[in-house]
Order: sequence, then structure tokens, then C-alpha cells
Amino acid sequence: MKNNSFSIPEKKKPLLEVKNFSLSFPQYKEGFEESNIHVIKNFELSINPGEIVAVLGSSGSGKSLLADSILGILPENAKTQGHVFFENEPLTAKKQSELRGKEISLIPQSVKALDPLMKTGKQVQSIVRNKKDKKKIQEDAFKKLGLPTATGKQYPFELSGGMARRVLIATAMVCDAKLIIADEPTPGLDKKTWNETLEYLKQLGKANSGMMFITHDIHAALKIADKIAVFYAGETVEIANKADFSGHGENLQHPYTKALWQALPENDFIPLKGNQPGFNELIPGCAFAPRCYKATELCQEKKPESTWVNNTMVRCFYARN
Ligand SMILES: Nc1ncnc2c1ncn2[C@@H]1O[C@H](COP(=O)(O)OP(=O)(O)OP(=O)(O)O)[C@@H](O)[C@H]1O
Ligand code: NI
Repeated sequence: MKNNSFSIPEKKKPLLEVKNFSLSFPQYKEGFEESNIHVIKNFELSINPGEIVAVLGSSGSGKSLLADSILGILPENAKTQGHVFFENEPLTAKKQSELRGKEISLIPQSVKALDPLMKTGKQVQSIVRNKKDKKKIQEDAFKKLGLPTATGKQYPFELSGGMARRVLIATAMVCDAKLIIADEPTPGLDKKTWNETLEYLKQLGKANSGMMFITHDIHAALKIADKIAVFYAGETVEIANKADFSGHGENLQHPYTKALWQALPENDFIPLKGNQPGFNELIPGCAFAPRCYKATELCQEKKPESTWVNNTMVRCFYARN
């Protein structure tokens, strides 16, 4: 008898792993007393090759800073703690500068990231690593994204918002990166362009090795992501599988994720009362406790560690097993 019936499948090497990552800024009060604004706390995330993972968080919650942390382009006053690994190797500052724009590529949040003084075709060509076919690679990318060839001869100010977004996506496309970080790539787009842009991003994420898709739009996240990391008050409260967003959210583990899902007009349309705590509020327990129907004294007093329930990472004392 062959001895391979019990072989354990080889575990995939994660492309990106973020463990216990925190980010703060020093703040000086009157009398020069220093304190810290804690923007990201104990953040966790893992992206496997071929996976699109959405980071879903409200406006101003620290999503772009998370992207900047991975790329190594944080403001100088930012203080970080924790571990980031790229293909199992620590992502040091040296490694970040080697990989940035090559193995790891950013689709920036603002179309203002395009150089206003350079024609879009030339801008995209300047990213292509292959020295010979720069023009062809750029033109093929424009074609795939539905941009007319003539767009390459235009300056960014001559383009509509939707076209400029596609030029930004083209820069990530031609870069041939292993990991693409797309930071809020769909704000202010009309429905048709929104759908098309997400479709291009999905193709791009799947064609390349993986994508971190940053958004505050749950619909956009559900349209393209395999997994959704839900960000609340700077922490990942749950990393849910896309399939768990269904019905009344019975399979979602964290009460905040459930509340987000149930608040959608096409679902139960139940509004979530209250606000997220500010960065300066020191909360000893679970940050969601003041708004949570399940919260007990334990939740007010102690922070839940991350646990795994049915293949889902969750930080809640009362997640189901
Ligand atoms: N250099 C800095 N010094 C101090 N605080 C900063 C600095 N940069 C950003 N912040 C704070 O960090 C917060 C999070 O910023 P970030 O841009 O990462 O949020 P975001 O989730 O990407 O927001 P949006 O949805 O608007 O894009 C900001 O609200 C701001 O208060
Ligand atoms: Ni942002």
C-alpha cells in the first residue's frame, strides 16, 4: 500500500503577514508633556498568494497609514511596533526600499499622485521594469483597462476622474508586482465606472500574486475580496470569509461585523447607534463594548485576544465555537 494517504498538504507561504502591529504619533500638550495618539493597535493580517484581502474601516481610521507602513513611507513622527513579513522574511526598511514599486506596488488613494507635468503614457512606461517593450506593455495595459490609446498622449488634467483612476491601476498592472496595495481606489465613481474598476482590480489581484484592498465601502469589498479584515478603532476585530456575509449574518463572528452587514439597506437596515472611540480615548476593554448588545463586565474590563473560530480570526469573548 502506498504511504501517501496521510500526507499533510504543504502549507502555503503567506505573501504578507502583519502581526501585532501598532502605530502611534507623539502629541505634545501644554507644558510640553508628551503623550501618544494610538491610531493602529494590535493589527493582524495575512495575505496568501492569489488572494484579495480587503481592509474595511471607516474614514480616518488609519487605513492609508497601514498601507504606508508596509511600503515604508510613513511620516517621520510615526512610531511603530510589531512585525511585518513579506514571503516569510522580516520587512526591514532596507527590504522595503528594495521592493517598493517593484515586488510591492501601491495604487494610491488620490489621483493627485499622478505627475501633472508628464503625459500619462510616459508615466506608466517609466514604471515598466522590462527595458525593451515599455511602450507596448503600457499600451496593452491601457487597452485592457478600456483606455483609448490616445489617452497616453494626454496629461492628467485632461482626464476624467474615472480615467485617471484607470491610469493609476495601469501603473500597478505594468509593475508586475507580487503584492498590490490598492488604497480606496473607487471613491466618487459612477456606478458603471465603479463596477468596471472593481472588475479590473479583481483581474489584477488574481493575475498578480495578491492584493490588499483598502476601502470603507463594504459593497466594494464584497465584490472583489476573498477575505475581509474588519477594522474598528484601529484593531482588526474579525477577518471574515466573503461567504460569511450572507443571510442575517449568522456566520459572522464579531458583533460589529454583524452590525455592519445588518445595517445595509438591502439586508435588515438596522442602524448602528453611537460612534467609534477617538484615538485619545484609553479603553481598557473591547473598543466595541459600549455599542455591543452582547457586552458584559468582562468586555468593559479586558481586551479580547484574537482567537480562531470556524476558520475566522475574531476578537470577541463571545464568538461561537
Ligand atoms: N503625521 C501625522 N501626525 C499625526 N497624526 C496623523 C498623521 N498622519 C495621519 N494622522 C492621523 O491618523 C488618522 C488616520 O489617517 P489615515 O489617512 O491613515 O486614515 P484613513 O483610514 O486612510 O482615512 P480615509 O478613509 O479618509 O482615507 C488621521 O485621521 C489623522 O488623525
Ligand atoms: Ni486613506
